[in-house]
Amino acid sequence: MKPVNVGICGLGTVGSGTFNVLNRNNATIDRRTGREVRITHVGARRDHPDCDLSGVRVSRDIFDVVRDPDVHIVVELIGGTDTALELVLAAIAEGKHVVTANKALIAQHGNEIFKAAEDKGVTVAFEASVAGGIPIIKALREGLVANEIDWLAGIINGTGNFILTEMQQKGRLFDDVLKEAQELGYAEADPTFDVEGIDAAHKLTILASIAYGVPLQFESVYTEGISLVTPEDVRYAEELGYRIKHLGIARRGTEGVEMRVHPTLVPESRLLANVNGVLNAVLVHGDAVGSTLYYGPGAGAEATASSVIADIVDVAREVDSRHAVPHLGNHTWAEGLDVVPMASVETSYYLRMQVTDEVGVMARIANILSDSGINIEAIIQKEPEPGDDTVPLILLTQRVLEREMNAAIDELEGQTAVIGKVTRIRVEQLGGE
Ligand SMILES: NC(=O)C1=CN([C@@H]2O[C@H](COP(=O)(O)OP(=O)(O)OC[C@H]3O[C@@H](n4cnc5c(N)ncnc54)[C@H](O)[C@@H]3O)[C@@H](O)[C@H]2O)C=CC1
Ligand SMILES: N[C@@H](CC=O)C(=O)O
Ligand code: NA
Repeated sequence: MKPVNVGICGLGTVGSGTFNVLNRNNATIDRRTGREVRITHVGARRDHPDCDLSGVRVSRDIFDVVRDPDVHIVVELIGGTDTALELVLAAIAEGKHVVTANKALIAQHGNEIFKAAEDKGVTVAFEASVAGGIPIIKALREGLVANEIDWLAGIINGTGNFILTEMQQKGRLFDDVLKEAQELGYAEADPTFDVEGIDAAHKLTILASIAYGVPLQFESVYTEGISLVTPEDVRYAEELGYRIKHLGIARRGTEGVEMRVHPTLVPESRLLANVNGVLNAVLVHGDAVGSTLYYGPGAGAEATASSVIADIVDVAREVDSRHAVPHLGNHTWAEGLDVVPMASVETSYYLRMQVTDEVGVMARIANILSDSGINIEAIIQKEPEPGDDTVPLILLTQRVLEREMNAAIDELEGQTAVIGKVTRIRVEQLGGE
C-alpha cells in the first residue's frame, strides 16, 4: 500500500513530542497501521532543539503544509482559535484529513469544522484534545457505544490538578506551582485557561457532545476555576473526610444535560480523590457497563503525542476507504435534549464563613438554612485565635437545588454576624465507582 504522508504544523511541546515518537517507534507504528506512515513536511516558525529535521521538508509558513499535494494528513498543533481555524478549514478545503490536539478550537468552532469535513468527506480527529494521553474519546465513541451515559465526571486539566496536589501535599504556593507547570510544558499558552477552568470547560464541551449527542456549546458550560480555593478550604475538607478536586461533570437528568466545571469536594476514599499531580482521570457511568475509569497523564509532550499518533494511525488505516467510526459532525443530534441551567442543579455543599464569636449565632445560621429547606450534614466550629472575636464556621449540607442555596447564601451574607463572603464548594459523592 502507498505510504501515508503526514504534515505537522507547530513544533512546540506537542509537535516536537509527536515528531519524535512517530520517528522513534516508526517500525512498530507502520506494522500496526499496515502501511508506512511518515512525516514528510513540518511547518514551524523555527526548528526545535530536540528534533532532527534532516530529510523532512520544512516551511516557515504553515499554510505551505496545507498546500503540499503530497501531504494526506495535516496535524494542527499550533494552538489558539484564529490561525488554527483558518488552517484546519483550509486543509479540509484541500480534501485533507486533519488531526488536532486543540480543544479550544473544537469546543468553539467544532460544529463548523465537522460540517465542512462532512461535506468534503474527510475526517477531523481530536483524541489529544481531551485528557492528553488517555484514549477517552475512543472509549466513549467506540468502547461504550452500547450505553446510555448516566453521568461522567473527570479531572481533565493537568495543570490545575498539579497545582491543587502540590498545595494539598506540600503546602506550596499557587503561583510557584503554576510557574513549574509552565516550565514543564503542561500549561496553556495563556495559563488563565487552566486556572479559571476554561480549558476544562472546553474539554467537557467535547465529552458532553459525544456522550449525549448535543451540539458543541462551550458557552453553556457553568465554569468556575481553582483560583479561589484556599489552603484553609483544603484543610477543612480533609477534616471532613474529603479532598478538593477540580471536576468537569456532565449528567443526564429529567430536565436535560448538566454541564459544569468547578472545584468539588470528593470523599477521600473515591479513586478520583486520589488522582494526583498532572494525572487526569475520567469516571464514566454507563447504564449497561456501570462505572468505568480512565486514568493517565493529562498533559506533556510525549503523553499527548501518544494520542495524536493514535489519531494519525486511525486516519491512515482509512485513507483510501470510508472511515469506520463516524466523526463527531456525523451525529444526528439527540432531539429535545436541553442544557440544564445551573440554578436547577442539585448537589450538596461545603460552606465556610467567618462569624462573630457570640452566643446564638450558630442557631441563627442553622435556622436560616433549615427555613430554606437545607439540612446540615456536619459542622466544624473552631475556637477563636487569641485577640480575634470572629471564628470560622464550616458546614456540610445535604443535597439542595443551587437556586435555593443561592438564596440562602444571600441571606447569610446579609447577617451582621457573618463577616464578608460565604465560600461555597459543591460536593459530589460519585457513588457507583
Ligand atoms: N502541552 C500539552 O501538554 C498539551 C497541549 N494540548 C494542545 O496542543 C496544542 C499545542 O500545545 P503546545 O504544544 O503545548 O503549545 P506550544 O506553545 O508549546 O507549541 C505551539 C507551537 O506552534 C507554533 N506556532 C504557533 N502559531 C504558529 C504559526 N502561525 N506558524 C508557525 N508556527 C506557529 C509556536 O511557535 C509553538 O512552537 C494546543 O492546542 C494545546 O491546547 C493538548 C493536550 C496537552
Ligand atoms: N493545559 C492542559 C494541557 C492538556 O490538555 C492541561 O494542563 O491539562
Ligand atoms: Na485523549
